[in-house]
Amino acid sequence: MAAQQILVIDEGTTSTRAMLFGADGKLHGSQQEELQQYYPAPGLVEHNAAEIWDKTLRCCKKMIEQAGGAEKIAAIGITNQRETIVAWDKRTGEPLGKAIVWQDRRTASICDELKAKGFEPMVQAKTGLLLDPYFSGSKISWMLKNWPEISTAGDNLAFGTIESYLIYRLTGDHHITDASNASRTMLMALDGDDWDDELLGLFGIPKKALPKIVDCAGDLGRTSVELFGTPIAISGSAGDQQAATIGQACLEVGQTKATFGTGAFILTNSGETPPKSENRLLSTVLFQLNGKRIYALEGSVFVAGSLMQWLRDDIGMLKFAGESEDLARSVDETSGVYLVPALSGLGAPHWQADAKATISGLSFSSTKAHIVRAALEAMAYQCHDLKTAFSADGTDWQSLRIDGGMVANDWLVQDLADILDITVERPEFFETTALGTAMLASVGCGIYASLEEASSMISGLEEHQPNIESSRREARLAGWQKAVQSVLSN
Ligand SMILES: Nc1ncnc2c1ncn2[C@@H]1O[C@H](COP(=O)(O)OP(=O)(O)O)[C@@H](O)[C@H]1O
Ligand SMILES: O=P(O)(O)OC[C@H](O)CO
Repeated sequence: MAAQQILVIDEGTTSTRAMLFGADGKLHGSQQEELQQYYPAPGLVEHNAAEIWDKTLRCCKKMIEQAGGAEKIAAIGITNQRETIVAWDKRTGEPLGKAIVWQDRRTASICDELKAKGFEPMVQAKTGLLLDPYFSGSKISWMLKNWPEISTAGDNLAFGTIESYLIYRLTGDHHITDASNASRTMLMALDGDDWDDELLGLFGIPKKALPKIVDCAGDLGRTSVELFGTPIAISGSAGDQQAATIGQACLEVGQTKATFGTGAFILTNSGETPPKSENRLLSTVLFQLNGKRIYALEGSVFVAGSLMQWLRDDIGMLKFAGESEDLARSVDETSGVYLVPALSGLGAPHWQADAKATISGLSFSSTKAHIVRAALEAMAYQCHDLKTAFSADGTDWQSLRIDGGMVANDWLVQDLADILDITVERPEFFETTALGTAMLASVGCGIYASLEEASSMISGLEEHQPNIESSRREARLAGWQKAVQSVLSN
């Protein structure tokens, strides 16, 4: 069993983690380092890819030491914050400029211009995405126009999402990206094996700077010998939301998961045909194995746990994120206070890059507890808006499997069940993103023959049932709709 350990690199928006799993899905160890967030101006969010690499390497080395050496690791799986884009020099692997993070809104004007010229229907039909600064294409375009170290790099220039960068650094020369991550760039058609020439032309991006698109599991390269002594096979790779969908065993059409990390992302397995949304949801690659793709319908909410971090670090209302639970319980209701967390615009289903957050319904009797409770309530409301959009697209959630750092908050979990009016299922082991990646890597290195077999790695679920009067639910939702409408420009 020892030689069958899987090392997972989970590169979230806020932290780098390396985790060691047994082939039975048991967690053997975990190492985590926080990532510095750079906010150079309103709406701009950057990361330092060199810091990401250094911290990843350090966390991996600690886990490999704990495992008893690189020869005890059967394979590495990588999962990552998606859309965030980095440019680097192919000769050294050193980043060129900062990475532009998925939350960054600097390319809103590029997207607006393309929308005004009527390109959105073509982009949506090909990629399943909407013309929003969230995706990588406009970020690459902006980097090429504004950062001379990138525009002058010529044949040495490489672009990639974070997993692509880490694979390049780990192997020293493999410039690849898996299809789930590629589907978030806006540069690949959902049914295309390669980058789409029309989309590359639209954003002015040279194909030679982009990685090769590959499967999410299989032979994805080996680590350079100088890193860990013995080379380790890399055999799994997927965007973090896709990995969580796998780790929640949503392997059948219609099964749905919601992850509450920095943002909240809800994905429903749509099977072998890309879903077509009429309600501003996204169509995306869930995974690709042996060249065959499985797709998902996605609702992306930009602000979830980051709201707790903002209340803690910038507003000083919380000492730690978990304190929000005690504060929410300390009052019976918000007394009419609503918080619309449009701190980096609004994602699905509204897609308004310039929307601004509001706190409404305040009076002298409002306290910190009301505001914090309103912040937590906003999670269930945002999810409810997506439930309505999914339903209008023909996908009714029978139940919802939840995960991510925020679901440690029991009050939030019950509020989700109450507002969504369905059974909410929380796994005993919350780290489903890492677990799904371990499942992919296990399949990729041959420990299991399929994801269905690998789902024996998954632990049990705990169910939460709705427990609220429907009149109260309706009244709360009506108040939310008013609050949300007030931040929308039309
Ligand atoms: N008990 C809690 N209540 C509310 N939010 C929490 C709680 N614990 C953690 N969080 C939030 O969860 C987020 C971390 O979740 P995680 O899944 O690790 O994020 P990511 O993968 O995006 O970096 C943080 O934004 C944090 O504020
Ligand atoms: O950092 P997370 O886990 O909230 O994930 C970020 C998403 O991948 C962005 O699309």
